[in-house]
Formats: sequence, C-alpha cells, structure tokens
Amino acid sequence: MAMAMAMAGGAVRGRFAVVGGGIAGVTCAEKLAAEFPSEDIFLMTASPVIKAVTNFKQVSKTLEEFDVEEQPSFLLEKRYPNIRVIQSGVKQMKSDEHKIYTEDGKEYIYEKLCLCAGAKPKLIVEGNPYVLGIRDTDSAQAFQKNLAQAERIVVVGNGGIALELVYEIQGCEVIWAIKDKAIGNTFFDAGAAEFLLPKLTTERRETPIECKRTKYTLEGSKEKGRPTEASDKLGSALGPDWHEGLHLKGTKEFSHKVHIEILCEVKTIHLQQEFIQLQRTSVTFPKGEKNAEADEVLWPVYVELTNGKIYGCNFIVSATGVVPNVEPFLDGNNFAVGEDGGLKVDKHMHTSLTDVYAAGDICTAAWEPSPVWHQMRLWTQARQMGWYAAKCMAADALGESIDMDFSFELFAHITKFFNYKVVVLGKYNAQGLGSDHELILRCTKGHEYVKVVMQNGRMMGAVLIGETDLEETFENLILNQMDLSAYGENLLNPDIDIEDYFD
Ligand SMILES: Cc1cc2nc3c(=O)[nH]c(=O)nc-3n(C[C@H](O)[C@H](O)[C@H](O)COP(=O)(O)OP(=O)(O)OC[C@H]3O[C@@H](n4cnc5c(N)ncnc54)[C@H](O)[C@@H]3O)c2cc1C
Ligand SMILES: NC(=O)C1=CN([C@@H]2O[C@H](COP(=O)(O)OP(=O)(O)OC[C@H]3O[C@@H](n4cnc5c(N)ncnc54)[C@H](O)[C@@H]3O)[C@@H](O)[C@H]2O)C=CC1
Repeated sequence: MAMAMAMAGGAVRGRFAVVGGGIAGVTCAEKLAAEFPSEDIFLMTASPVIKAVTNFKQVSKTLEEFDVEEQPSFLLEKRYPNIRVIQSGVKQMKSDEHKIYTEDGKEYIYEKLCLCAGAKPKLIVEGNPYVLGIRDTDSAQAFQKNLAQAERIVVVGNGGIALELVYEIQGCEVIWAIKDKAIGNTFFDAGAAEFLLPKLTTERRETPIECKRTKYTLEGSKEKGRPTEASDKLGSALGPDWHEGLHLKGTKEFSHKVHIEILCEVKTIHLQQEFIQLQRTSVTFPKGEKNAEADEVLWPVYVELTNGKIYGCNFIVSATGVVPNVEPFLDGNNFAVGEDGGLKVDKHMHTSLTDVYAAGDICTAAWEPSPVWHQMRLWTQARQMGWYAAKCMAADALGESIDMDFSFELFAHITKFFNYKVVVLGKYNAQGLGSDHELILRCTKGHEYVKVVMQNGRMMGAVLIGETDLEETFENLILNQMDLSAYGENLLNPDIDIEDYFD
C-alpha cells in the first residue's frame, strides 16, 4: 500500500509526478512505480485513455518492436497500485515552488517532476477549418469522416504521415505538394524514393488488417461541405499502423490516384467565394489557362502553390511536422527551449529547471550525442526516454550516479512504408556528415533497396528497404566502427555472405 501521498495546505503532496499519458509518460510512471513501490506516483493526463506498451521485443541490440494499446487508466492503476492517474490537464506550473495546477482546480506539490506532454501538429495555417492535422484518435476520425465525402484532397508535407497517407488513401484523388525534389525526405534519399514510386501507381492489393488499437465508426457530418473538426482535447499521438482498420476511402471507385507537385510550398489558401471573386477581378490571377486547372466543378477550397499552380479540393491535410506542447509550462518558468520549440534536456533528461525532467516529443535532446544517434520524434524514442528519465529521477533521488542508456548509442528505427519493411540506422541520410562521405547501393526493383553511408572506411548509417535481413550485421558494423575499406563495394555484393565475416 502506497504511503507517501499527503495533503499540504490544500495541495496534494507526492514525491514523483509525471505529466502526460502517452508512451513517454506512462513508461516513466511505470518505471518509477517499480523502483519506488511504497511511493505514490502521480500521472496527470489530459486524455481519458492512456497508452500502454505491450508485447515489447528487443529485435537486436538497439532495434525494438512493440505494440501500443489505448487503455482506460484504471488498468494501469491495477497493474501498478501505486500509480494514481489524475485525468485532468495541467494548466500551470510554478517550478520554484515545486507546484503544478490542474484544470480541475487541484494543486500538487512534487519533489521530482517529468513532463511528457507530447506535441501537436504544426499546421501550415492555424484556424482554417479546411486544413486538418493528424495526431490522435479524434483527429484521425475527423480526417476519416471528411475523406469519406471527398473527391480530391491536397496533402502538404513529405514526412512519415504524408508517406503513409498517400499510399493508404483510396477512392480519392490526392494532390501531394512537397518542398523537395523527391518523396519521403525525412526517411529517404532520391534513390530510395525512385524505388518506392511504382507502388503509388500500381493497382491495389493488400487486404486491410484488423486494427488492434482503436475502433472507428462513421457518423454523419456536422455541416455539409465544411470539414468535421477534431475536438481540441489533447490526445496522445497515434503510432505505427494507426491507419489499419481505419477505412481511408473517398467517394470514387478508383483505387489510387496520386499527383505529385515537387519543389513547391503552399502560397495561399482561397475559400470558394474568394476564389470566384479573384478570378473575376484579378488581372494576374490565372483564369483556367495553363497554370490553373480547367475544372468544371467548384471546390470548397483552393490551394495556390508557389509554382503558380492552383488546385481545388475538398480539404487540405497539413502533415508538416510537430510542435512540442510546452505552453502551460512556460509561463513564469525560465525553461531553456530548443530551436524546435522543445524543452531542452541534458544527458540525464533533466531540463534547465531544478527537479524538472522531460521525455518524448516534448523535449529537445541537448546533450552531445553519439556520432550515430540523433533525435527524431518517434514512438521508440518516447519509450526509451520515458524509461531512462525515470532511471535518472530515481538515481538523483537516491544520490546515485547513472550512465547514459545504451539505446542512445545508435539511432535505429524499424517501420513500414508502402508495404515494405523499412529499417533506418545511424546517419542513414548522411545527416551532418558534410560532403566527406560515400554511398554504396544495392537495388533490385520491386524487391529491396540497400544503401550504406561510409566515412573514412567506417559505416555510419544504412537504409534497408524490403526483407534484407541485414539489420543486425549493419547495426554491429556501425556500433563497432570497424575499418571496412578493404571490402569496398563488395560490402553489398549479394554473392558474398557478409554476415559470415562480421557476425
Ligand atoms: C499519425 C502518426 C503516426 C505515427 N507513426 C509512428 C510510427 O509509425 N512509428 C513511430 O515510431 N512513431 C510514430 N509516430 C510518432 C509517435 O506517435 C510519437 O513520437 C510518440 O507517440 C510520442 O509520445 P509522447 O508520449 O511523447 O507524446 P504523446 O503520445 O503525444 O502523449 C502526450 C500526452 O500528454 C497529454 N497532455 C498534453 N498536454 C497536457 C497537459 N497540459 N496536461 C496533462 N496532460 C497533457 C496528452 O493527453 C497525452 O496523453 C506517429 C505519430 C503520428 C501523429
Ligand atoms: N512510420 C513512422 O515512423 C512514422 C513516424 N511519424 C512521426 O510522427 C511525427 C509527425 O509526422 P509528420 O507530420 O509527417 O512530420 P515529419 O517531421 O516526419 O515530416 C514533416 C514534413 O513536412 C515538411 N514541411 C515542414 N514544413 C512545411 C511547410 N511549411 N510546407 C511544406 N512542407 C513542410 C518537412 O519538409 C517534412 O517533409 C514525426 O515525428 C514523424 O517522425 C509519423 C508517421 C509515420
């Protein structure tokens, strides 16, 4: 039975508090609960459900796989009787008094606090009902409802969400507007993009797999023509396979229809009335000539791109990255904030403020990283950071020292794009390596794409698309920094079984 909760002048006092019921927060609370079974661990969260890691599997030294389940919070309290979930958003903190205040009017005093409030979509424009972001169950449902009535949408952005969407959407024309020359710039180079492209033009294919996390239903839209908006509740981020079981289908009978506009951004968004008005009045505005589409139909909204083209559509998806949820914590607290808007943390996940730690999407890793690790706002890193933050909080509380966790030695991510297994390791896109590096490639169309990044004879990173079975060997080669100069391009020679050499 936990003993440490106490009232202090109206405030509830606890040794450890964690804010956020996503992967980072829940992992942190679980680890603290296990380390301090006689203390109450407070978990404050704005969402009614929490995210639990299940079926965790360490695939290799640094690659891991797990499922995530959305669960009611009482299940977490059942597994860890000393975790107390407070379902209320934190609206303010006073770090000098070690206090946090929740929306339900309560006040808590902590000894050590970990902020894991995640991030929200960084939209190209805020407050436009035709511009949707995807983050949590609510926003995914809102997107699905709108898609079910759409004939054409514009997807802006070129990262993980955009890649998944353009592949999954059926029965709706997709105009995909990207800033770069090639698709998927956050994960791939132009060669890998070329390898993946045919998958966007072939007819479909896989039977949708049952969704193991959330059930989605279709209800009638609120106002005809105007997109259904997600609620402004702050839910936890979706993750791998979020679209499975979600019927991502528009109104048309065709399978795939994706048109890619490269090297452009959104210049302006015009509502239908504005568009009609501009066409009538502006001398410079294209009137159905080569730059504008000669559409018969009128669309609810029009997107003008920086390359001069204008596309009418039902709505726009802004899949343009995330911005950390820091607002409630900044006021009156002098946090050091990173360029990406996250709370800076040192190698012990400690923010710039005493006794305040942070983990997951909300934080910016500000320590000197291993040469082959970098931060990316991913599920795996949220879990690793939450776990390690708890270890650091425990060590500090007990006056012990702690070494950096091994998971931060090598960046390793395993995922799926266009129905291919994708593994990215280390500096897989030669990030930060300057021009002094070389690439070795092996590609079999429709089957596999293997790229390694070499510097001074050492392997620094790799992209493995398809069932290459090379991840463990390459992970070892990057970790041990063996001099591979003697092998040259034979490193990827399929007739040589390199695993025999290096395992
Ligand atoms: C559509 C989508 C697909 C993705 N796919 C993948 C993938 O395939 N692989 C991968 O590795 N990653 C993926 N990600 C990224 C991954 O989901 C996130 O990096 C990860 O979930 C971040 O976890 P977190 O715990 O830091 O934040 P979150 O999951 O966002 O959790 C934040 C928690 O804080 C709570 N909160 C927020 N503000 C407050 C407040 N003021 N007070 C109290 N509580 C608050 C929220 O309710 C929530 O419970 C995807 C993300 C999205 C949006
Ligand atoms: N399978 C996976 O691993 C997946 C991971 N995720 C993660 O979820 C988070 C959110 O995903 P995304 O929104 O896709 O973010 P992202 O960070 O992966 O990609 C953002 C993209 O938007 C582009 N962009 C930024 N500002 C822009 C602008 N003003 N105009 C046009 N393009 C702009 C960037 O160049 C980049 O291509 C990320 O952390 C991502 O890593 C998401 C989906 C799948």
